[in-house]
Amino acid sequence: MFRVLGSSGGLSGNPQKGSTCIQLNGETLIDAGTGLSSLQLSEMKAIRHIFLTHAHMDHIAALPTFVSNLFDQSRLPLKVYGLAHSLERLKQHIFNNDIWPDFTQVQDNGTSMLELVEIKPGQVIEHQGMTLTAFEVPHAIPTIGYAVQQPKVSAHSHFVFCADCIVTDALVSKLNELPPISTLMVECSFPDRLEEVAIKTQHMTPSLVSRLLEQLEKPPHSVWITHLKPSYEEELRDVLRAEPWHVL
Ligand SMILES: Nc1ncnc2c1ncn2[C@@H]1O[C@@H]2COP(=O)(O)O[C@H]2[C@H]1O
Repeated sequence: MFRVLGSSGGLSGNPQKGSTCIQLNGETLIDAGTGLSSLQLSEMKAIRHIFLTHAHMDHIAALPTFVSNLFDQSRLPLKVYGLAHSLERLKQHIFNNDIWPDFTQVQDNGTSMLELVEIKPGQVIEHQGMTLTAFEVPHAIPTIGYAVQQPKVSAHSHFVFCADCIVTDALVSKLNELPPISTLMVECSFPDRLEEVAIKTQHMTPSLVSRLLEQLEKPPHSVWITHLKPSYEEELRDVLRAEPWHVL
């Protein structure tokens, strides 16, 4: 149903392990971290839609060079969807004709290479046979997760990606409002001994992930752990081995 192209919470030192990028179908990604570079060039050229969770660098790092890869294609613009905060930051700090060309500008051929499309928390988007529900998650900057249902693939497929987040009552309530989850992808950036840093930076530790899962009324069929910070990856994997979770 989906393909994880990148799951690291940073620069992992392993070319096979880029930062956050999830492929939903041949044309659609969630986030554009360095994991995007694991696609073949022909696969990249097929991508037309990217749904962003937030504007932190490990989730957008590959976007500028990826857009310029599409330069020789005068087809429809690449659509990048995200919160107003994320899109404004992209325009202001990246696609500003300084750090990188403003590919949202209409070119001589009357098309632009990049279209920024605002989505709001709670918005439900029907997209190529999938239903994506954007939901607010607590993080250091405005961030959304996505609940993705693909009834054509399976009536029971319900993939929920919580993005970068920390456990709060609001997040638990949001997840409990959703239909039963087949795969829950949740981050775990720091070990328990660094809970203070995790709270400060609004990220999860193994204990905080457990706290979240304990409060879910309908346990997900499977739990996938993502976004391990490279400096703590080995330590985290040792601890997470004891849990019935799939660690990316
Ligand atoms: N006070 C801090 N102490 C340690 N690391 C930090 C601090 N603030 C930000 N960071 C790091 O900066 C990163 C920015 O992206 P992330 O939120 O994924 O994860 C964050 C942390 O890894």
